[in-house]
Amino acid sequence: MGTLISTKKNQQPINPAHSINVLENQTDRKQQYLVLIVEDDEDAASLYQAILMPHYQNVKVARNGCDAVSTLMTHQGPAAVILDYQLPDMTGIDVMTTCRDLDIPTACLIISANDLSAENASCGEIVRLVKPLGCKALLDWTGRLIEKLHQQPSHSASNDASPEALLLGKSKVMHNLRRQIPLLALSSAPLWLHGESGTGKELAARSIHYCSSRSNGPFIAVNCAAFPESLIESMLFGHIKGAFSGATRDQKGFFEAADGGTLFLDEIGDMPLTFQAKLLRTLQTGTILPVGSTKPISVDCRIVSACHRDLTIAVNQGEFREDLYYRLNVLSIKLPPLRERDNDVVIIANKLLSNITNEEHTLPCKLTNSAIHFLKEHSWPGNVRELENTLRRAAILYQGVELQEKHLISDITRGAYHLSSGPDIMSFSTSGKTLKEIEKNIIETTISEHNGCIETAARILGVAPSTLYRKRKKPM
Ligand SMILES: Nc1ncnc2c1ncn2[C@@H]1O[C@H](COP(=O)(O)OP(=O)(O)OP(=O)(O)O)[C@@H](O)[C@H]1O
Repeated sequence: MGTLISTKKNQQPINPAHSINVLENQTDRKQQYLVLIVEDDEDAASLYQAILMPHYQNVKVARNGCDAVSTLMTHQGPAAVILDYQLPDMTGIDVMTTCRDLDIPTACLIISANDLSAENASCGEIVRLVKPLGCKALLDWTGRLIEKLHQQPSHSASNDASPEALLLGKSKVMHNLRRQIPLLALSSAPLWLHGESGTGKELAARSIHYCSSRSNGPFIAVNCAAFPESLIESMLFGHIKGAFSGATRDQKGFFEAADGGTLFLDEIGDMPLTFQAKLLRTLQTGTILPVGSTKPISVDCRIVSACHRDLTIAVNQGEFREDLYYRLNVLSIKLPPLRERDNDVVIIANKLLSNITNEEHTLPCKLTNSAIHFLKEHSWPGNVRELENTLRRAAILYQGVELQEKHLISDITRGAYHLSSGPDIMSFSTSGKTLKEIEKNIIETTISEHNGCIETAARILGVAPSTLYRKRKKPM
């Protein structure tokens, strides 16, 4: 038995044998994280793999962006990702942004021989390095990414996925919603979640999954708006080797990855019409057809879908198939907007604030009366997500112990009052322009009016940030 050493007064005594175990466990855990090399140059990829394999237990290679995203989605755990900037089907930044939009826990590094300091890589790091990387540089950078992953608090967060633990709030509507969740979990029929952006649709989907008999299977959330039209079929159904240039091996899609579990299709209203017919067929037959294949594969996953806008409008405008809408909408629940949930905003804010100060390692802080007054008065058009972002921003920038109203006011919370003034579309001429050009102009004007902040622009235009990323990428 190891000696017990007491270091400081009031501290728990430390057992050295135990602390060695903890250290060993941490080292083991670090070695087990997925390290994904995304590189289309075969020689460079093999070299990196050979260097990393003696140090990490799970090293994989993806040869293009589509492969990389599928690998990360199906892995379902934290991953250190080393990306080449220029990939055959997209850029490293596209992969990084997609991972962020899909909430895949990653630490990313993009390597480029060119100076890309002007690129916006808010969710990772871009370094200027000459390829192929040497042994020391590769190990150092990978070590840094792994350390970053290890510091991310979400991986050590509690596993309690009960409706009570996930969906906070004491209002009657939330109480009713939590009561319905175990009942909805008894069925495998398609479930439709509707409600404004940020009301907790994905959280509700997760909670239903964990209450169901599928809870030991995977829960896969896919943001349909995050993929270009040309990739969505292969991302969802997978593809076979040689199906298109860059398809160097068979690749499973999200349907197969979710087999035995739940597939959450978010922002389904953004799914291209051409693909909607194929999705309808899958719902009717329970099979998928990977791109390039003629052999249908049976899949067993519960489909939960959601969209922040009213899909009946899209159906009336011919943008969404009516038959698919009814197939997806067998069961449905509505997530109410935060402003209709009595005093929940304060209850949720207190809980979120304590999580945020833990995650950000800032001083524990509490809400003053002026802050509570602001929380109750604000209309929260971005719902709980806006509340969470507002509190995180305040906790990081303020670093004090008492949050007041002034700390909560920002471009985003102010955005609600700006709605009526919105982007000044009359300041540019629309004559002779196509609808697409006018839309692009509105998007770019709103983004530049808000100092390049895509989240704020998305909030003001009433769409998800991923929709703006996608629309900006689309050629005219
Ligand atoms: N009742 C709640 N209690 C605690 N946190 C919540 C609640 N509802 C939502 N959240 C948090 O708010 C954020 C947004 O939730 P979620 O992604 O589930 O919303 P959504 O409706 O799916 O949004 P979108 O339509 O934009 O995809 C998440 O961080 C989630 O954890």
